[in-house]
Amino acid sequence: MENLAIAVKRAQDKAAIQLSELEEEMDQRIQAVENESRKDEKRKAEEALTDLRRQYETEVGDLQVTIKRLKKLEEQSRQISQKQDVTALKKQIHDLTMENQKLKKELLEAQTNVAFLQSELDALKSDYADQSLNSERDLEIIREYTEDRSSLERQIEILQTANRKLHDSNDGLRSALENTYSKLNRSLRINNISPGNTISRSSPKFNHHSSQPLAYDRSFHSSYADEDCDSLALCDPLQKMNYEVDSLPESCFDSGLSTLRDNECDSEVDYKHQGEFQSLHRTEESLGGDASDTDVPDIRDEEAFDSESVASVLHWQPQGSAGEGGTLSSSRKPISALSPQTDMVDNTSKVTSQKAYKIVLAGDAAVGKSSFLMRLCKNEFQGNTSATLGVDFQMKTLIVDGEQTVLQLWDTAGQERFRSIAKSYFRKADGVLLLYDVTCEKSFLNVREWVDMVEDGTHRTIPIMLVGNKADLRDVDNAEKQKFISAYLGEKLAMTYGALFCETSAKDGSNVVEAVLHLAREVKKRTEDDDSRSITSLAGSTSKKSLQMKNCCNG
Ligand SMILES: Nc1nc2c(ncn2[C@@H]2O[C@H](COP(=O)(O)OP(=O)(O)OP(=O)(O)O)[C@@H](O)[C@H]2O)c(=O)[nH]1
Repeated sequence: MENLAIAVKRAQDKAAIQLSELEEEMDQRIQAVENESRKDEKRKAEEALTDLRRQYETEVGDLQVTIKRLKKLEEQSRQISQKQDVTALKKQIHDLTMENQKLKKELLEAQTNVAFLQSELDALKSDYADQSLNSERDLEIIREYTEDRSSLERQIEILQTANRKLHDSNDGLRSALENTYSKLNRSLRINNISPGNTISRSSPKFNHHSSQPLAYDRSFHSSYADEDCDSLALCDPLQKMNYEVDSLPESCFDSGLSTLRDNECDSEVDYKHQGEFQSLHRTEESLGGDASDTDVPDIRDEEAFDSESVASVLHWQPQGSAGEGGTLSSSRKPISALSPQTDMVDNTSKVTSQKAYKIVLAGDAAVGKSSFLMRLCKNEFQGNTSATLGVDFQMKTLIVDGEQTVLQLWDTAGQERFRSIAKSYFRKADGVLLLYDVTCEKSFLNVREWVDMVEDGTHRTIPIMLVGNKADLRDVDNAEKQKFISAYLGEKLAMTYGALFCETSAKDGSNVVEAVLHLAREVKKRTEDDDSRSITSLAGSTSKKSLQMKNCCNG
């Protein structure tokens, strides 16, 4: 057993030795195989690597050759294109430069043309402006002329009516006279009076009557009134006239476009035909007889023409008026308010070359416009004046602020029916003397209406002097407890309209000249301001034009 165990042990040891030898051999063989395969792989890899390297090197060589070729080509192409471009560009640049120059030239020409056209346009514009201004002015003048013409026509119509009535009256009177003479002759013949005593048409006695305005001979009327009742009935207005003629002032400087009136506020209703007759008579006195006193020189504007044409319409010559005027002038008494030596200058020669400021007297009927004007120009007062028909005018020269100033004073009729005529005179007026009667509330209340009329009639704001006339009546003992318009109220109203104010009395002459002087001063100031403004605007437009011309030339 022991042997067996020893033999097994021995066999085990021997198997172990053999196993380890086999293991060793296996390891060696594996290692050898591994080495071999590694070597093989390495060799293979090296071979592949060498192949790849070779391939890469070949490709790189190829690429390098290609690059070189490309570079060469590129260089070649670049050289070629550069040469072509430069010439083409140069050509293009040249063309463009030429075109640019051409365009510049054209632009310059166009600019010059534009400048020329601009200047022509400016010239045309200024021409157009001038022409439109001229045409506007012409239109204005035409309109003024038309209005003046229509107002003149209205006046002429009034005068013609008056003239017609006058002729009718004359005819009536003449026939009445003739009837009277024939009756007288007949009665003389019946009474066996010798023909030598008959009053013939050519006898001095008859001439004496005929040399006087027949209608005015009150004694004549009274002596034959009874006999001539029937014949005088033909000229009814004349009968009334015969009575009223006596109450007429001998000489009145009024235009004579006037009618007799009561001393009431508004005597409009009292307008009678005979008044027109008398007014014609007095117009002749005013336009003819007053020339020495009122400085009616050659008036250049249309108002002057107005009065001339009015005068020319009045062909009827009343006889004996010159003589009457003469007696009246001797009875003039200057009052303190009017001192011709200091305040007023009647200088005809100078007047003609001076601007005459147009002052219009306005206000209700019978407020004393004509009396005011008479006081101012003639230093007279007539207690019983007649209503103005249409308009009357006077010239007066005053020293305003040491300067000789000519005033053209237009006395408008206050009666309602002459309003349109009065209104047409406001248009050219430089100032307005707006009168009311301090004893007549209605005339004061109507001031508003007059101011509206002035504003309607004028295109610009003109100075207005609100005058409360007949202030002397306040001092008189007032038996009838008459209501007066206070100076405070007048002043307040004037302030509302931005007008000047003063209270006057044409009767005693207080404040008459002062009022006119004050207004004249304002009118002068306003006119001078307007003139300087128009000169400035003219100068402004001229310099603007020259500047435009300059700019145009520079541009
Ligand atoms: N007491 C007094 N009476 C005056 C004054 N002014 C005018 N009168 C009288 O008032 C009346 C009317 O005067 P006019 O001068 O004719 O009035 P008018 O405003 O011209 O009237 P129209 O021509 O109808 O617009 C006349 O009887 C004048 O004598 C004055 O200051 N005092």
